[in-house]
Amino acid sequence: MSFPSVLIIGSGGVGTIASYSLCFNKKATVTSVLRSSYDIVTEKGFEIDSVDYGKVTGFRPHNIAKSLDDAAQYGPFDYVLVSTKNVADMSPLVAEVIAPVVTKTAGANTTVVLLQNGIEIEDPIIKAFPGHVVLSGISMISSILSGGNHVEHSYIELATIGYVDNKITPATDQEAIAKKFIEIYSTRNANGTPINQITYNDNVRLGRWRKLVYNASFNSVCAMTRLDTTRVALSGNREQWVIPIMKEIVLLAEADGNKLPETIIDNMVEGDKEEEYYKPSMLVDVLADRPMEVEVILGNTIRIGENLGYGDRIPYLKLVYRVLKGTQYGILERMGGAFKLPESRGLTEGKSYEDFRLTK
Ligand SMILES: CC(C)(CO)C(=O)C(=O)O
Repeated sequence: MSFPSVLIIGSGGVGTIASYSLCFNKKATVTSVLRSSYDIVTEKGFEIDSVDYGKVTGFRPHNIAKSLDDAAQYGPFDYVLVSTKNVADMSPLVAEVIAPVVTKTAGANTTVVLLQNGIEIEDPIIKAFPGHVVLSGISMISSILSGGNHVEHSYIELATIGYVDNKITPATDQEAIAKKFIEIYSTRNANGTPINQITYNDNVRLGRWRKLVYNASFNSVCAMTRLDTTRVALSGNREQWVIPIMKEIVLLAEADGNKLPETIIDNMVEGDKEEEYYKPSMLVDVLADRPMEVEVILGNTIRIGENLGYGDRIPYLKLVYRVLKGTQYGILERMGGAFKLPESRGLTEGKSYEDFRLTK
């Protein structure tokens, strides 16, 4: 019997647990693309310390590929799951990265599963791959990869997945594909008790707004202050910054036709207290001088707000976006390859960073 084949692009903490879950119940053949960790994982496998699965040593997905070109030998893939960071102001974009492995075969097109942060991240994929089903996954897992093969998974793998209508495939087929994927992804122990919590979401956009309540606020304020969420609270910034940003997200979500429950802010703040000294991904990135998901978490949100005529009702969001966008420009410039500023400062007069972009 042949199992659905899944390619995982992005084997950080989130992608590695996803690959472990997909292998766990033996319902899928999993290929992971591992770039820098290829050698160590080939030799030793992953060491995983997981709230869901306990201590695991020597885990390797069915196939390990060094690059997407290398992965192609294990295709065609029924699903390409993308769990990379989504940095939309840096090249290559997600659609460009996955293009070689999103294929059409007789009667079966690769389904793209985005397990990433942000809002309106599906549109570029739907445009780039007409007729392919695009699933959108909102994950609340906390899982961090270090040392190339060690994964510290401290908050359960909890995700909701649904489709974003590609306007070509019949809706019932898109829904069926989403449910099939949830079935192969969901894990159960020997007694049949569920381990991870992967559920169907019939309103992905509402789910994305819900998650933005956390990501746009805590991630941003932690990145700006370079403090974990507990220290943000201790410094008064949870009351002064995080909660006002959360309120702006709730306002935009409602204006967008996706009203969030009244309790959402209290729930997010309370939920965060369960995690001690928690560092959201944007903080981890900025501390490592790596690009952050500024555009998909803040930029897209603000653009939605502007389009709804709410531009002047979201001052906190706009301020954190400006600060973090500035930080991001600096990070991208230091990385090299994205911007080249002229030797003479005089030549920068009246220009913006974007005028000196080398690649898009
Ligand atoms: C939910 C959370 C906080 C952890 O996965 C996250 O999305 C992030 O850190 O970006």
